[in-house]
Amino acid sequence: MGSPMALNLIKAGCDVIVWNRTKSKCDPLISLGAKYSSSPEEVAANCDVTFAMLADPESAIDVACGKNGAVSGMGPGKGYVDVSTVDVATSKLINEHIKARGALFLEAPVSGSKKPAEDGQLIFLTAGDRSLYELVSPLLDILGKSRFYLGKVGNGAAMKLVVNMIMGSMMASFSEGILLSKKVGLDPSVLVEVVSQGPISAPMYSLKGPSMVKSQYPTAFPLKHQQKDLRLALGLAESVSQSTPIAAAANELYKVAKSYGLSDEDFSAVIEALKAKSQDTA
Ligand SMILES: NC(=O)C1=CN([C@@H]2O[C@H](COP(=O)(O)OP(=O)(O)OC[C@H]3O[C@@H](n4cnc5c(N)ncnc54)[C@H](OP(=O)(O)O)[C@@H]3O)[C@@H](O)[C@H]2O)C=CC1
Ligand SMILES: O=CC(=O)O
Repeated sequence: MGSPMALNLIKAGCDVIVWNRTKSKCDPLISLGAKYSSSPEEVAANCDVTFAMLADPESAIDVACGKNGAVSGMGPGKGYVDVSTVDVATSKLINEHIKARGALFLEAPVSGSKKPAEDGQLIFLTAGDRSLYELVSPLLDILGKSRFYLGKVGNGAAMKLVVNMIMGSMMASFSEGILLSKKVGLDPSVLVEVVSQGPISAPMYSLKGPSMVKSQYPTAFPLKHQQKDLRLALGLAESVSQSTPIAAAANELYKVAKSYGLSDEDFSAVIEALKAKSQDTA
């Protein structure tokens, strides 16, 4: 996600400095005009605004607050925009560290996948310093098609987790439908078509259904990240004693899929967990 977002900033004429743990992944961006810094600290020291797109809470904290982390390069007049999908506590922790340096913080997780990132069609779910939100809005408009400002730090993370909790459950349910249709002798491709034309249609079903029927899962949103988001959403629900039995059941399926080595496949590969289950009990 970070690569296509950085690429869109470069294409729009922004002065971009990049860092990634695996440096080779920066090479295409460098060849297109980005500069490279050797640590998150150096990026933050050299930029007015630093965007972070990390895998999970652990990496988001490490890259911001760890040794040679971005926090060390922050100071008054600078801003840190974390677009990773993390939990509320992580976002608040990073905010505190950034604030301690006299800089501004905005959490801005994105809804949308690899293709929307490439096409500059992401949806930003932002919260935190309003002045930083105003400052980076022109950049968010390069990267996305819409942006929401949701108030205090944590609200953006919470909104993103609720959205992805719904998405994970929808995909698990769709998977059950595909397999059930096949088992009762229907053509699952026709099911996908019927769903796409009716009241439960969703771009996600139309996009991923045809390849799921063929047992193909080209990665847009890695399954391990969907499971991470369900796990974090369940923690969020727990924190306010909200019952989420559907999401809890879906989370179990993604865990099974991970145990089958499908972590880096697209999250639609969750269907394989159900197939394996059917075979086990056959
Ligand atoms: N893919 C999607 O469709 C969407 C993803 N998201 C969210 O965006 C974030 C990124 O997703 P995506 O790009 O797909 O994930 P990837 O797994 O492709 O990329 C993860 C990034 O995090 C870095 N990273 C992981 N662990 C560490 C660590 N310990 N220290 C430093 N860097 C680390 C990786 O570096 P390295 O290259 O060295 O491994 C890589 O740059 C996730 O939070 C995800 O939930 C949100 C919306 C859509
Ligand atoms: O977080 C994933 C997405 O597709 O949005």
